Amino acid sequence: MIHVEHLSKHYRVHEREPGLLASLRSLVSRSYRVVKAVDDISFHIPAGQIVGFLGPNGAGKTTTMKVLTGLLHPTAGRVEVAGFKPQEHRNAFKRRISLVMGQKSQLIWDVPASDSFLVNKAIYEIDDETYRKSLGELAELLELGRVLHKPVRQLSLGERMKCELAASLLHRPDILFLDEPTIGLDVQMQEVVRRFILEYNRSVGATVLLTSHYMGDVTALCERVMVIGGGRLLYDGGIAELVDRHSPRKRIKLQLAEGGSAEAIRARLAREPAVTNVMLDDYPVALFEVPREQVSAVSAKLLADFPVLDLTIEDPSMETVIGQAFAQTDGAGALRKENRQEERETSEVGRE
Ligand SMILES: Nc1ncnc2c1ncn2[C@@H]1O[C@H](COP(=O)(O)OP(=O)(O)OP(=O)(O)O)[C@@H](O)[C@H]1O
Repeated sequence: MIHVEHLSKHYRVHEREPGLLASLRSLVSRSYRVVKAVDDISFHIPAGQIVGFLGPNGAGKTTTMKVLTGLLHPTAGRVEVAGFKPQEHRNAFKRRISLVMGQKSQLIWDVPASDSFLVNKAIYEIDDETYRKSLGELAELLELGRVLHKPVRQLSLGERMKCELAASLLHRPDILFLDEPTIGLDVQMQEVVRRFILEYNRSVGATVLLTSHYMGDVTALCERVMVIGGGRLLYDGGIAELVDRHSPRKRIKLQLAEGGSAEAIRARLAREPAVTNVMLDDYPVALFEVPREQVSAVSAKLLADFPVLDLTIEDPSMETVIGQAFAQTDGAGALRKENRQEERETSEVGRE
């Protein structure tokens, strides 16, 4: 459904020293720097898959999405989405896709969202029957109700985000690019938006590429993640494999019965060479890390030696895993791809 081969997008940025003299000098001689926002990435996303697109600020996620939706021309490489070249801006292509940016609003501020919906109805040439049906379904799924008829400026962030989603999906696109769709929302509203994305994915069979800084979004929605850093694709594969590869240790939490002492458990843990990062600040809760393969052996020994009320074994947070993925990547941004497909010749299609 989405095919990207050796995509690069470089920006040419005008550079100028501070000060009046430098301003005057820049009128006659300008110097430029090239920013490699996206630097030779390749991936394929089959129809119906939800893929998380992760990376730190400035990694190149939004730039990639803009190229995939035709807002930017690639500098180099080949991009095909639903059989279309996005940069050709075909109407048939626009009807298949939607780009939702959590940080940008497409709704008109002073009028109700329902009025903005009518604008989209006209832009996408949605017939009355389809519009009524689509709006009815989206309003029900997102519990829009009276929210639709209030001026957008009076809506809470969560209410506005729900209206943004509805406005973007009225034309029933089957390829969604969601750039931080839950940004700034409270935990409950994040959950509503996640449920909605899953529901839409299932009912329409939609393909979804999603960026988010909230790992809850990624773990709830995506079986596959792509990690990008410095414009390079660093990882493409399953979440579980990412965790295995970049975080080979598990965290064990022991709730001990009252009566013992922190020193006793500290001394006992010190006899286990595999145990690291021991924390006893909240004793009788003891926290420590163990290599994955030794979790059951170490747990069994501790259960035999101490009166344990509860034992939990946790994977590290996704934030920790992603942080480690970056730390373990060589400076050139080595491509670590689980499902790398055969590379093909690419042609230069870009223009700056
Ligand atoms: N129009 C532009 N002109 C010059 N440089 C740009 C432009 N847009 C983006 N960049 C640069 O390209 C790089 C990638 O930016 P991009 O917005 O794609 O990152 P991102 O991964 O989406 O980051 P974030 O998580 O902060 O949204 C950054 O270094 C950014 O400063």
